[in-house]
Amino acid sequence: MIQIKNLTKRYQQSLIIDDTSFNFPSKGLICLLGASGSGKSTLLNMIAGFDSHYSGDITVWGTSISKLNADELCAYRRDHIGFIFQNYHLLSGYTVLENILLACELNTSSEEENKKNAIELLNKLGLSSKTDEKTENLSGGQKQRTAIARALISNPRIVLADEPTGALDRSNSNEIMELLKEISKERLVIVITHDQKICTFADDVIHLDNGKMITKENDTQTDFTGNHHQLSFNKANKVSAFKRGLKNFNVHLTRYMAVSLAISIGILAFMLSLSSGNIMEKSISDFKDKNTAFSNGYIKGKDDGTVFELLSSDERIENVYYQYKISNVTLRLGDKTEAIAEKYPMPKATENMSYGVMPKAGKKEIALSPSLAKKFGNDISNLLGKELTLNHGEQEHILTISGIYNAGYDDFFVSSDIEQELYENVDSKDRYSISYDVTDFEDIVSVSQMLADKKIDSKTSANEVGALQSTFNNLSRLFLIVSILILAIGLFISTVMLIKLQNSRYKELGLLSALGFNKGTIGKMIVSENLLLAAMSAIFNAILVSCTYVIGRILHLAIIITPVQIILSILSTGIVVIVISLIASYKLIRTEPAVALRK
Ligand SMILES: Nc1ncnc2c1ncn2[C@@H]1O[C@H](COP(=O)(O)OP(=O)(O)OP(=O)(O)O)[C@@H](O)[C@H]1O
Repeated sequence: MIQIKNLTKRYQQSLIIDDTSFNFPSKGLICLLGASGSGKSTLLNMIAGFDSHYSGDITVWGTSISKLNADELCAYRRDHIGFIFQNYHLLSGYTVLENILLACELNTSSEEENKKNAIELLNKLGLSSKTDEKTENLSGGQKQRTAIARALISNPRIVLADEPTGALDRSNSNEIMELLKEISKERLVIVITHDQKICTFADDVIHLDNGKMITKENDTQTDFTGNHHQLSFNKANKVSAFKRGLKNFNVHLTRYMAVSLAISIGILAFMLSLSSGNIMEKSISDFKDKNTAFSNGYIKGKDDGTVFELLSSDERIENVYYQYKISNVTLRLGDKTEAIAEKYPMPKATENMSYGVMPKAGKKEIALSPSLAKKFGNDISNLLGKELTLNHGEQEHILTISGIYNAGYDDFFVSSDIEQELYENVDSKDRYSISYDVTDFEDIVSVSQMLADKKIDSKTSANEVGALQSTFNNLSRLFLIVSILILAIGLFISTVMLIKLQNSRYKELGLLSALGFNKGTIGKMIVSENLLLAAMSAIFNAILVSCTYVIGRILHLAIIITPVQIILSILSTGIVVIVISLIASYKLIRTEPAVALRK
């Protein structure tokens, strides 16, 4: 029934099968004997339709399988071939029954019918008590019987066994061979072996020697009739690749969970590093609240207009005005009045506050030095928030005391808009100093540097701001490096774990292919698993982000996680996992079944 004509197979320059011809009968047990590397598995793979790259022809019931396409070859294996492997190739994590049912998933019989047939077969093979046992818990002999049951469940006309007793002891080997002998009464069974003793079970022994198939006439007791069959294919049952992917995902759940966690933690760490930008913003705003004059600059000295012009034309600077010495200022709080004969402009940003804050523009505020404050009350901290009346010439301003600053002499600051009003009536028009504000916090240091470069001495909080910025920048760089490292380690571990997991699945892929699953279905199954992994990782990430958020709130940590960051974190976890898993499974999906079986 199988006719091999002038078959030649080469791997690169090596000639493995050398223009050999042979007719296999329709029934009987044929042993294929030969030295290691003589080409036995190669021949079996060609008969099974795993490998079509050869010259010559293999005809099965009058149909040349050499001319079938990949999908037809899958159908050929599904409907006519039962495969038995030396190392059983049972899927661990699956029960005995599930392993057997895998082989009839593609046939059109109902699930009930397949189950009934599988249980009958298991009874016949003495495995009825192991039906629901996970295959990893079986003995070698039981595993091979399960593999035989799987090969027989679709009632194939040809059974191909690649060293089925290679991993068994003598007594188990004999039992298995008796079983194969029994089933060969109704079909052709080709068994690869190195073991001469196994050949005693055979109806015919083929020696593969120097690429030729040689048989001794004496060995031939087989029936060469039965060529009346036609090679036809049944309609395949449509299997749900997603369902199969889901089942596999469940089986490999622990490893998939570890991968998901590694990636989620890596991305969470990375996201937290980005959120350190938020921590910085919060600290800067705290600094600004405490140092309300942080953006002010003060340049003492007469100016011919050059410095004023320079400051006014700089986009980073606003609120530039000349300051003057003023005289005859009186301050009144309740029944106490204090007269200040002369008041000189002073730098604001470099003053340290004892209580409260410096006056803000537009707020009608005043800050006093401690010695001046004491003149209005012994407990100077109590003065904060109280209203004080300032008179200067015709002007009267009612101001709120916003703070007390650490100067050793009688002095005060008022909100800059009030200050400018005070200069409207000054007698002397001698410019004493210039006051300006830097619009953006980030520019304070660079503006000071620019003025220093031009030899203009400016009193600002640039030193404090610079120190703060450099601490933040260093911290943020450190955060970023640590987070990138955590992310890289997470991605590396996950990629290695995924590649290892996928590498361990070549045999599974070869097995599915031997059972007739085509490449498209296998590919979809693996992609489904990858999508499930991505979904699981995204869920883990969402849980981790939420926990971090809640813990941050409970412990009042300065972690600021925005909704956009949460969405980005979850999305990027999903995308990263899809990309990594597709890379990890790329080779697996593209591997030819014959190559997958050899791995
Ligand atoms: N995909 C491949 N690419 C290159 N060479 C290959 C490939 N597959 C098999 N070979 C080579 O073909 C030769 C025959 O291999 P094959 O596995 O068929 O031998 P075998 O008789 O089954 O050996 P063993 O009894 O040790 O399993 C070996 O030399 C092997 O290295």
